[in-house]
Amino acid sequence: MTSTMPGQASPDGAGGTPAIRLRGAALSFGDRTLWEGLDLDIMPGEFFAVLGPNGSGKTSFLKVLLGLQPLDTGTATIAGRPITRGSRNLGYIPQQKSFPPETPLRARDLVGLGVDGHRWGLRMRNRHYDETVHRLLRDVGAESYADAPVGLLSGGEQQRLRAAQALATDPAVLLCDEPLLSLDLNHQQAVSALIDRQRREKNSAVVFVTHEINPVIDYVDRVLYLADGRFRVGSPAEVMTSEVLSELYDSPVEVLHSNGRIVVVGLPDATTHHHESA
Ligand SMILES: Nc1ncnc2c1ncn2[C@@H]1O[C@H](COP(=O)(O)OP(=O)(O)OP(=O)(O)O)[C@@H](O)[C@H]1O
Repeated sequence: MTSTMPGQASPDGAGGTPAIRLRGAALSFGDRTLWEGLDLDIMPGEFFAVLGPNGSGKTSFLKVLLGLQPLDTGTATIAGRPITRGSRNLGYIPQQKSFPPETPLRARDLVGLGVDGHRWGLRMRNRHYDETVHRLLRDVGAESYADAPVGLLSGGEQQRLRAAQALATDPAVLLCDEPLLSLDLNHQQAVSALIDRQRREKNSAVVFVTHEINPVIDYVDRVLYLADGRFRVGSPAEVMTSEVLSELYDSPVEVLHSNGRIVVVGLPDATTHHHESA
């Protein structure tokens, strides 16, 4: 069973080409359906959060947009065109994995790959390259470790470099998979503000996968909430309610509001992680 808020296809019914469009999208693994009948337009400049418990399909949703995971049925386009892998239109902050200690890259080289990594052969590193890398390192507060080998940096320091790298091309669509994991509160705020600035100043559409909406609650325009093969799309005020989440989880869930934060009480444990036995 799936459900959406009325009129969810586009946030304000505005015209123009959506940054991302899904029509009749469905994805299953074995007899487990992650979602079906998903119709969605994400507009340029929109901050779109994807929420849901472990295993509900958040990363799989990003993989579809990255061209790494075909849909079972339906279509997906980016800027009106079919999705291709490795597009310069896409920036991607992957779910965190540490670089091995011996990785032969300095922090500034990693960010630099976002600037010119698409070019083969001899790289002409000019002033534009140097200035862009410097600006990106500064934006994520990484100047002090710019020359350190990436494999020796902490998880949070590495994550800030990934954010800088993903922003290097001013992508039309910025896909973020739990980008705030292992960041302290200051850097959570710095990185989420940076992502917000990207969509405001450059009109990038942001798709932001997260377990926790509160760090970005002030930025989020709409939410896709996935749970147990069901979904809801709408503004945080429409989706983050006791009624909607209880229906999605098929179990009583209470949503409390406190000082602008959302507290969800009574989430069932691992509701969606019933792997089919092989
Ligand atoms: N290629 C695949 N083949 C089979 N099953 C898969 C594949 N990719 C994902 N799955 C399954 O689909 C479900 C959704 O996985 P996904 O990684 O999208 O969840 P998620 O919501 O991102 O979870 P988490 O919050 O734990 O990161 C999981 O049960 C996973 O095991």
